[in-house]
Amino acid sequence: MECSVEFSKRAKKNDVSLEELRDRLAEFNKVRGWDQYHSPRNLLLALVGEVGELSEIFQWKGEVEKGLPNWSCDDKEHLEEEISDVLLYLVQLADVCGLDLGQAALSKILKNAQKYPSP
Ligand SMILES: Nc1ccn([C@H]2C[C@H](O)[C@@H](COP(=O)(O)OP(=O)(O)OP(=O)(O)O)O2)c(=O)n1
Repeated sequence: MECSVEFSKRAKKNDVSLEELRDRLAEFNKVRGWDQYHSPRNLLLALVGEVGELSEIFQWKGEVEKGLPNWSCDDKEHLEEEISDVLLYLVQLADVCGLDLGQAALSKILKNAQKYPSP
């Protein structure tokens, strides 16, 4: 089935940095006066809630093939939305905690490589 949105191509159009997401979210929240609600704890709870919504998409589907070849366009679009919600709350959580998420994640990959050396 052809989806109106071509998922794989759209993803390659341009690279989106974590910094850009952080800045756009900060602006989005500022104009709405939402900073007052975005404490670390509230953002963590929102993140966990969105992880639950993401899990629901896979719930009862059984094992899913990589690339989701048998999923409908609607299901893929729903997945895009929920997986984005998880990322957007994670980016905001890191921001209000004063962390550089990109650098922290890179450092963690290096630590993982030391802990689990390649055979
Ligand atoms: N106080 C808020 C409320 C929303 N959002 C942003 C982050 C998420 O990307 C999205 C979450 O919005 P909803 O709470 O409306 O959740 P859903 O989009 O999942 O809608 P629904 O739960 O109805 O499926 O909006 C935010 O940053 N801060």
